[in-house]
Amino acid sequence: MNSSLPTTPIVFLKPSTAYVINEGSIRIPKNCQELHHEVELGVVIGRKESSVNENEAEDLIGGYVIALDMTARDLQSKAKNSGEPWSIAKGFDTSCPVGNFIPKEALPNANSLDIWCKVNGQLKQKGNTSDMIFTIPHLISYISQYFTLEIGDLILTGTPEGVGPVKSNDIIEIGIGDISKASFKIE
Ligand SMILES: O=C([O-])CC(=O)C(=O)O
Ligand SMILES: [Mg+2]
Repeated sequence: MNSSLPTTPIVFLKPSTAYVINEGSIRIPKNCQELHHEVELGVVIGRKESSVNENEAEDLIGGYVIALDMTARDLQSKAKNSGEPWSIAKGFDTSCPVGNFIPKEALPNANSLDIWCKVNGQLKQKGNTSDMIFTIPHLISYISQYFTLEIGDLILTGTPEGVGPVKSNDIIEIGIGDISKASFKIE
C-alpha cells in the first residue's frame, strides 16, 4: 500500500456485527465510494489469556479461517488525514466475511500457507503467510498485552499486495490454497 513498514503491529477492532459467513453478502457502507477487499489469514483464539509471551502464544490458537478485512478505503484515508479512528472504515456491518473454521491440528504449517483472493473469477491477491511482517505468535503476544484474548476472538493477520476496489454484484472468492474456500457477493 506504499506505506512504510510499521515497527509494531497496527491494531484496530471490528465488532461482532461485522461477521458474514460463507456465501453471505457484503454491504457497501453509506458514503463509501471505494470499498476494498483485503484477504487475510484469521487466527481463532481457543483459550482465554492475557499478557502471553511469544513462546506461550501458540497455545492460545484454536484454529484458523480465511477472512476478508473489507475496508472503506476512502473513509479510512479521510480518517488518517484528520487523525480520526478507523472504526467506521474497518468495522461497519459486513466488514468481516469469514470462511469455515479450520481446527489448528488441520493446519500445522500456518506459517507457510498460500492465501488468495479472486474478484469475478480474476486473481487479485496471492501471497504466502511466510511473508507476513509479524509472525502469528508475535501478533498474539503483542495484542494480549493490551486486550485479554477470549475464546472465539478472531485476529486478522494483515493482507498481501493487490488490494483493490469492488462494486455491487461482484463476487469475491477467497481461500487458503485448495484447503479452504469461501465466496461472498457485494450487495
Ligand atoms: O488497511 C490498512 O491500512 C492495513 C491493513 O488492514 C492490512 O495491511 O491488512
Ligand atoms: Mg487488513
